[in-house]
Amino acid sequence: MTSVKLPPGPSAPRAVQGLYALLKPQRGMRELRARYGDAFTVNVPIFGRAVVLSHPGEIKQLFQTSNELAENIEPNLGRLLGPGSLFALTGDEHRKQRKLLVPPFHGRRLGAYERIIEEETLRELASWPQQRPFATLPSMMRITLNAILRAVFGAEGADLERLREQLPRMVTLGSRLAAVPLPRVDLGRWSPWGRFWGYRREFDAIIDGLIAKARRDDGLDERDDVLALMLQSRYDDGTAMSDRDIADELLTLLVAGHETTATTLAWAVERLRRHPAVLRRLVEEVDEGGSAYRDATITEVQRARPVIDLVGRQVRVETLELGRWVLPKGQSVMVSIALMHDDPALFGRPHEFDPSRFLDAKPDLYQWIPFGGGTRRCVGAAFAAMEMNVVLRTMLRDFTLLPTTERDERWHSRGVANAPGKGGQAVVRRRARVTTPSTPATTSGAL
Ligand code: HEM
Repeated sequence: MTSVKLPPGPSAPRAVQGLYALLKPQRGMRELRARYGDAFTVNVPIFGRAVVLSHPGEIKQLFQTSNELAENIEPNLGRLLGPGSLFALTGDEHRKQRKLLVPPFHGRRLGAYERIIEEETLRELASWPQQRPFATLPSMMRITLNAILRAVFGAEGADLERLREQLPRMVTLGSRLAAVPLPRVDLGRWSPWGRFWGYRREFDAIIDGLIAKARRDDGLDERDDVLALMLQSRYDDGTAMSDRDIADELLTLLVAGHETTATTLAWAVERLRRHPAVLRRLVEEVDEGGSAYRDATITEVQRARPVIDLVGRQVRVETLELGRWVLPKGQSVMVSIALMHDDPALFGRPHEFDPSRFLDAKPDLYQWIPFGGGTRRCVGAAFAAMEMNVVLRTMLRDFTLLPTTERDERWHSRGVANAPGKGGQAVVRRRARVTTPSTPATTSGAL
């Protein structure tokens, strides 16, 4: 057996390293890379001893490693989202479930969701104040929540209202609990976990109603929402997804897709206001009906401000040789998205916000990794790209976003995603309506 060889790292006790990671998440990682290089080992609460990688070759190898050798790290997400969630499933079960979930998020389907997203954006923009600063993140959260509830859950009318009201409470609490270990004893229904299970029961009841309604719907096979597609899809052995798995998967799609997309959009506002030349060029392009520069800008926002810091895997075999290292069974391996995106060897002048770096060249999907990679890569990546494209297009068409010379907004962790500290603050003026040639949002973007 090859002997274990881990990258070097700090020797401070776990609690101290945990506190350091909590207080200085971004800077701390950069300091560790400066001291130890592009792979180091940390020891932090929840994950324990973890290898952090930012070496492109080693990350590519990890993403290409089969599920049998290295699997997802699943701290609490499975408990929060249910055993049928893609995040909780491993091996064949994961492969089987993912096969049913990929088609609804690709190709022709996405065009059908564009109208919903534009409607939700217009509805939200109608309430934007003019000529005074306000945080755009709450608006972006409502747009992405409503977009998923309609496009993915197929919810309308009273069901949509109930979910709109119920889900933000449950998701906010769940997002905080994702980093908290499940207590060994039941602390009752008023404890945070107790309250979470209460919300989950309410959620399940609403979803049961939606599923029952969809089953009675004579036009089910003409519907485009993901719930309708899941109900009609079949595994290779001809069986259908169970109602419980559908509920777990809907919640997974919402949790994975709502805050991540909203925080990226809030970062887009934050970046654009600080780069007036980029903003001007985007507005010109919107008025002319194009979208190539907008695609490149979204790609650059995701490079410069990846809302998820790390994706993790866990070694499942006795030892796994990965580049320079030999990792033992059970070893947690984290891919640092932020460090990779910050590497001058991969992205020249990484601290400059420059969409043109992606204008004529699509990014290498093993180096530009805001959506992770390999068998676990985000299933909603194309949906998110299309959604961000439509929201930005609508916003720039209807509003003038005023530039600012204020300092960059700082990173603020919201549990699942990192948001701009002031919520992507904007100052806007409504534009006189220009007639824009109608072009569909490109769904290819970087994907
Ligand atoms: C800008 C928006 C988004 C970002 C930055 C993002 C990022 C990510 C990341 C980093 C992962 C983990 C990948 C890995 O472990 O390699 C992931 C997984 C996932 N995402 Fe996204 N995501 C976004 C939007 C969405 C949307 C809109 C949906 C669906 C509606 C979605 C559904 C999922 C699902 C289901 C997984 C689990 C995949 C699996 O385990 O097989 N995401 N996402």
